[in-house]
Amino acid sequence: MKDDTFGAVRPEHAPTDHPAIVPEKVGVLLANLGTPDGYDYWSMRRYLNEFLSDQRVIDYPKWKWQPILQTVVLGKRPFTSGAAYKTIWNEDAGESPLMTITKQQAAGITAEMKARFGDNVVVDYCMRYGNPSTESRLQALLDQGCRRILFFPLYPQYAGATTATANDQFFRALMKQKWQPASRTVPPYFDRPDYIEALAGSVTRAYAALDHEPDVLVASYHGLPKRYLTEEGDPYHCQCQKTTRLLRERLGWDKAKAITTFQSRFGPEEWLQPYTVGEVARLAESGKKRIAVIAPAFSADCIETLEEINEEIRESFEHAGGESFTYIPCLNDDAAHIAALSNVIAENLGGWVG
Ligand SMILES: C=CC1=C(C)c2cc3[nH]c(cc4nc(cc5[nH]c(cc1n2)c(C)c5CCC(=O)O)C(CCC(=O)O)=C4C)c(C)c3C=C
Ligand SMILES: [Fe+2]
Ligand SMILES: [Fe+2]
Repeated sequence: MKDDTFGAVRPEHAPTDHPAIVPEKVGVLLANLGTPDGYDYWSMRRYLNEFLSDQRVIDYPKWKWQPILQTVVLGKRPFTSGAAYKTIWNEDAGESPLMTITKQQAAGITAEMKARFGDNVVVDYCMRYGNPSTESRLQALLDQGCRRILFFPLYPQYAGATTATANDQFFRALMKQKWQPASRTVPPYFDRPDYIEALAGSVTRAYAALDHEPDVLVASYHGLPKRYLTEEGDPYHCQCQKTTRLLRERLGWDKAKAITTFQSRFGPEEWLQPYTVGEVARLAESGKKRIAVIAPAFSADCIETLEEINEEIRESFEHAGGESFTYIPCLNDDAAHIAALSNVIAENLGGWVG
């Protein structure tokens, strides 16, 4: 008998050139977008290059886009984005908030899976771009004997630029395996009552801490080129609208009290409208002087929420005469969020666990 770290066993009579047998487990691989290893020029450039070379994200033909990306975009953006990351960096841990929060979520979900299913389910996390790579964490799960793997892109609303490209990367990693595990991917969860309930809880808590209730809740989602919706059938826009509607209905509010907007426009094309940055200024000019902003498309706080919403978009509102701007943090490792994500996982493990 031979034992290794994960309990791999080769019985005495088994041929030594056969694969060792590890007790079978089920793996859950959480996936988020990815983040740079540092905010210096080269870390930023490596990360942005991988991200912005993905044709699921920017779908221009390579011959047209790559020369622009490698010169104009990557000549400048690593500096400007690096400066923005510096303002939010978790210096103690030496990593970005997205990484810190993803680790906390993985720890919370691990504890929840252990409580529900014992030691049979192994939870890990990976990133679509940068580290830890999807391929390396898939390999780690396989090494621990996971012969069934549930891949979970942590995006409530489906978009080709997020969910699909995360899945693509998982499938590419599977393509390299001789002995593939049985695999499933998790569908979007934008309309699940437990996710909506977790969002509603975070709004209620934030409002309870204020002296005056905000006039409007702005639900700001990451944007996409409008063409992805109107010409290519991406369902993201509709799923975002539905999340806001369900949240508003759960809170018992009328239509004017919660609106949907889109942020983070990139490049010259038209993106999904209305743009958050302009909409908050319009709200202030029309007398809505107190607003709160929530970002339901982000499962974890990141550069787009902590810097773009809480700094740039706040500034646009205040510059237009707004008086009170409340940023409501993402669900992160909030207990209701961990419970909702664990429910999603448990449902998608149906038939794989007792
Ligand atoms: C250029 C096109 C981009 C598309 C399309 C896009 C879609 C998209 N992105 C997220 C979630 C995140 N994006 C994040 C950062 C980020 N996004 C883009 C560009 C596009 N995103 C860039 C260039 C960057 C890097 C920062 C910058 O230079 O501005 C992040 C944060 C990562 C972090 O480290 O904090 C997230 C999360 C969604 C949900 C989405 C479409 C639905
Ligand atoms: Fe993005
Ligand atoms: Fe729509």
